[in-house]
Parts: sequence; C-alpha cells; structure tokens
Amino acid sequence: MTRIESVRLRQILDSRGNTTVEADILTESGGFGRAAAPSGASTGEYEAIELDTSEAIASAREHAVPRLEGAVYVGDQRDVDRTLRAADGTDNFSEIGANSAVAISMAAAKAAADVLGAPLYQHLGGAFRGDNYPIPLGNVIGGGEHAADATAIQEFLSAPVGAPSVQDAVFANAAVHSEVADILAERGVPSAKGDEGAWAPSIDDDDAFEVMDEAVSTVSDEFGFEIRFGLDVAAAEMYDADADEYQYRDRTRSTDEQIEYIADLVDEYDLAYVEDPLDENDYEGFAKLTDKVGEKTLVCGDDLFVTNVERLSEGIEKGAGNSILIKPNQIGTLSDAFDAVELAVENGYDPVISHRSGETEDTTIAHLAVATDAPFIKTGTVGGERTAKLNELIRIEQNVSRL
Ligand SMILES: O=C(O)[C@@H](CO)OP(=O)(O)O
Ligand SMILES: [Mg+2]
Repeated sequence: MTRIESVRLRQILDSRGNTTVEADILTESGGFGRAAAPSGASTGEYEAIELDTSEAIASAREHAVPRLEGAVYVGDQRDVDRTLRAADGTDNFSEIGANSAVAISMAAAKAAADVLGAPLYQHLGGAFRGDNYPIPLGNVIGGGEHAADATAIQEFLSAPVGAPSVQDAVFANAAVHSEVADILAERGVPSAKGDEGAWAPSIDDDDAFEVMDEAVSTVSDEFGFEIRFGLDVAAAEMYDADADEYQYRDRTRSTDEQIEYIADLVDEYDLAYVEDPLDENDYEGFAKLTDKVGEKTLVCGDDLFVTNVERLSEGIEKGAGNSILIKPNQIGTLSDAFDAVELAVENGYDPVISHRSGETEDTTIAHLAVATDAPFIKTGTVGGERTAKLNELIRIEQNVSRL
C-alpha cells in the first residue's frame, strides 16, 4: 500500500468545448493516475452537483486535497471516497463539486492500478474479472437536449445483442451509424451530428423508427448476428409537470398515453432497451410500464435513479424498472457507483455503465463495465471521446497486457 503524495487539478476541455476538471494523482512509490470528469446536458434533478470548473477546483484544493495528500492509501478506494465525502460535508457534493470529486476518485483508482502494475478493471473488479464484456449500446440518431431541431426522443441506440465479441459489436454499431447516413441521404434528408456524434436530422420520431429498423436489419444481415435497437427517451426533458403531459414535436401525451405509446413501440420494433420512458419523479409510471413490458425489454432508470442507492431502493420496492444507468459523476465517487451496481444486481436489475454527452478521452468507464461484469455499456458510436472507450474495450477483450 502506498499513500497519495500529491493531487493536482487543472482545467481541460471536454468534447463540447466546455471546461472540465482533470485530476493527476502521484503516490509516494511513484504510481500515477489521471482522470477527467464528464458532464451532462440532460441532467437529472437529483444528480450530485457539478460546480463551475474553477470553483470546483478551488474548493477541492482547499477542502479535499490537504486531507488526501500524505494521508490516504491510494489502494483503499473506499477511504479515498470517504475522505472526499467528509471534505465536502454535503449529501450532493455541492461544496467541492461532483466534477472535482469524480475526477479525484477515478484518478486514485488509476494510480492504485499503476502501483499494482495491473489493468484498472482488474484492480477494481479483482483477479477473476475480465472474462465477460458488455454489449455496447450505440447512439446513432438523436435529438432532445443533444441537438436542436431533431427528434424529440433523445437517443436511438443500436444494440448488437448477438455479437460474438466486443470488437464485432463496436464495428456493427459503427456500420449502423453509417447505414443511417446512407438511408437519410437516399431520402434527401440533410443531417449534422449532435453532441454524442449521433445523426441529428430534422425528422420526426416516426421516421426515425423506420430508419433505425431498416438500418439495423441491413447491418444485421451483413454481419450475420442479431442487432436490435433501443431508446433513451429522456422523458423528464419533455414532461410538463403543470399540464401533466409529455410534449412531442406536434402533439402531447398524457402519462397513460405515454405508457401505451412506449409499450406499443416495444412490441412493434422489438426494442431491446428503453431508458427514461417517463418523468424522473414517476416511480408509479415506471412500475406500470415495467409490468407491461419488463419481460421483453430493459426498462432503465437514468434521471429516475441517478446512480443513487436510495433512489434505486425506492424503485426496487415499487417495481419501477428492471435496469439502472450507472454514471459515476451523477453520484460523485467510484465507491458510490459500485454500491449502486451491487444493489442493482442483487435485485435483478441490469446495470448499464454510461458516458455523458460531454466527454473527454478518459476511458475509466470501459474498465468499470468489465470490473462490474455489467451486461451493457452506453458510450456512443463515433467521435474520439467515444471511440476512446470503445477501443479500450477492444484492447481489454484482447487481453493487452499493459493498459
Ligand atoms: O441522458 C443520458 O443518458 C446522457 C448520456 O447519453 O446524456 P447527458 O449526459 O446529457 O445526461
Ligand atoms: Mg439518459
């Protein structure tokens, strides 16, 4: 075991061109870890608080760094994360910022792996992890908060459920992305890309379903394995609480209509995955939908659960969803993210490890997915900050000895 010698924090850019926090941790024995915080656009109401980058850094330097340096053993991740929580002193990291907290938490894990000379997934998951790999859910058409004048549903995700390897799955998602571009071109629809690199055409959701259906079936035939698709509805962003309705481009839906609509889509398109189909406060709606379609598809809570064990416990009690999105920066530390995964798995909920719409080249979530044996990872399809994670998964699968 080796103690943290220094924690350095700096501002760097994320994929949207906004600033974010990067942390470097050096240990007394010379181990080194570097990690950066991602950032959401369609953030959940109950997420840990992301502070302005310079405020987060100043506050973490004042409150957290002195408690870590020369004091905490880098391999004791629980202690690193407890120290961050104690330094912050709030429930939601509003003092030092979840952006500083998560960058430090992840950098400590990487420094510990470096000390051990082991890949990060092995340090986090143990010696027997690394035989199962997550299926990547790839965002290929999107709108919502991630692109203006595009689909109301935030993400249409390729789900290569039959892929024999991570590498095949990653390549299949890229092929679906490219096939979507061809179909849009044939239809004469111009398209730019949204924040996560998905196509963001100005088409309505019905058209997007048709395009997705055609694209996954073409690529599935070409690759010779099953590819389905799924959605991140990000319904909290379209929910109007005063009117109690969901706002689509040219119509609205009541909660009951929303549940019917999503259930029909699951049947019509054999959807593999539906994330945030209802508002982030609507446990009952989630439970009703899970009752209807939970045997056929994953009903995943992102803004509903925000990687928080208390919110997940409430969901488990009420039968809301059967899957949880795991985003370390939503809760602030790796220990908290692990606790959420553990509680989910114990209760039959599938964890899906996820990126944010604003990302960096950091690859921690690829290791986290393998370390936790997560069945899925959601980390985009194309673009350097997305392929950083996907390519890292390919390397992990090929057992590259030095990651
Ligand atoms: O809603 C989501 O699942 C994410 C990532 O795709 O988006 P954001 O990071 O903007 O919250
Ligand atoms: Mg989401």
